[in-house]
Amino acid sequence: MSKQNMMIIGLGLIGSSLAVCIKKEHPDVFLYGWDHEKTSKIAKENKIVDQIPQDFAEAAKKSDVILLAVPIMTAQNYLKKLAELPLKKEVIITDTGSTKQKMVEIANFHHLNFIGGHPMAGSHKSGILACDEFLFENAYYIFTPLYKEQKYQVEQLKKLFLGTRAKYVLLKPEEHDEITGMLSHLPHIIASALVEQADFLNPKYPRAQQLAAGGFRDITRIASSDPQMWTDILLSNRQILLELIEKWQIKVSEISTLLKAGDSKQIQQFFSNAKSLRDRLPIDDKGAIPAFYDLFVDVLDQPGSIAEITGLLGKFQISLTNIKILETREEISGVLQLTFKTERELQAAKAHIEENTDYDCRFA
Ligand SMILES: NC(=O)c1ccc[n+]([C@@H]2O[C@H](COP(=O)([O-])OP(=O)(O)OC[C@H]3O[C@@H](n4cnc5c(N)ncnc54)[C@H](O)[C@@H]3O)[C@@H](O)[C@H]2O)c1
Ligand SMILES: O=C(O)C(=O)C[C@]1(C(=O)O)C=C[C@@H](O)C=C1
Repeated sequence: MSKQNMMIIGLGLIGSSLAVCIKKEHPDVFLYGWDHEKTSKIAKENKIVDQIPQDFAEAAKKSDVILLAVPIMTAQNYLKKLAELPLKKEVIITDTGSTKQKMVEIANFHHLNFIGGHPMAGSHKSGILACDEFLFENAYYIFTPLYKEQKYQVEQLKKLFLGTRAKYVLLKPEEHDEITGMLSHLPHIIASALVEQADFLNPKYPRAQQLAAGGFRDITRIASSDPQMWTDILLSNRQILLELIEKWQIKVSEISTLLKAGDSKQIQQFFSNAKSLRDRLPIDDKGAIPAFYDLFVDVLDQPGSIAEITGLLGKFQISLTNIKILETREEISGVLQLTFKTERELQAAKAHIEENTDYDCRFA
């Protein structure tokens, strides 16, 4: 891909991570970046983009591809702004937003050559400092073209995003919103509601928070995500989410009925059905629900060993997603469960721990 100009609007977690992936695979693509001053400065200083233009319109007019990686309502406003500019005739406009129907509708209304995009990988972290060139590795990258004639342009985008090492999927916008509504948006609502519900414990039992173990932490990690981004997601997928919340309420009241009746057989059936469905989720890719890679380390002295291992991972710049102590009795050997986001980090962590300590590592 040579001598193309591309403009990335929004250089946060997704925009900056995509910029790095694009530059890695296509050093010839000239990247304009557009964001607020502080983020733009970081992007330029770290060579994440080639130029922060003085004039938005001038850069947009010179671009062959324009990528919107800002919160959804902001992206909708940019679409309207772009529609007023004399852009290149062949320009492709795409986005990364978590919902697709409304964006496609607005782009269509303004006769923009728009192909909705959505990398199904992310984090509860946001902003340019969370930039991660491996974020999309093995994840699905969804495109939602409206017209058959856009086939060639979808192929161009696939080539452009090759450095993500993601797997591409084509969906209709409405299919996309229903699937992500169930697999991403409803879980975020539930995670945040759980955190809020648990808050009543704090005044009653001041140390309760310290007792939140793996289960609560695992299921509520995503409640730490950016509030503005999630407000936009909910409001742009309102109808689908209202239906899903209604179904969720029915599901919860079914469980409440079983509990009231003390129906152990049905309660066990409920858990065993859920277990077999969860166990069947693909684990070899991130899918809609990211896979996590666990490493189990047999250690002796707990406090000292945790510091030693986290220090070692920090030294080799390996990010931990979670750390759990599985056995904590004093002076008795215990097990640390270290969770990573990628297979690459898992393997690197194992190699460094084995090389630099006497601890044994295993994958299960
Ligand atoms: N975070 C995720 O897990 C994830 C995953 C896939 C897709 N998405 C979608 O991608 C988009 C970006 O998400 P993110 O996680 O990168 O968010 P982010 O908050 O990390 O980044 C958004 C960036 O947009 C910038 N921005 C905000 N308003 C702007 C404006 N008016 N002009 C220019 N820049 C502006 C912000 O300064 C920030 O740098 C969202 O639409 C989100 O729905 C997020
Ligand atoms: O892993 C996380 O923290 C995410 O929330 C990522 C996640 C998701 O729900 O799977 C969030 C929103 C995006 O649209 C895509 C991916």
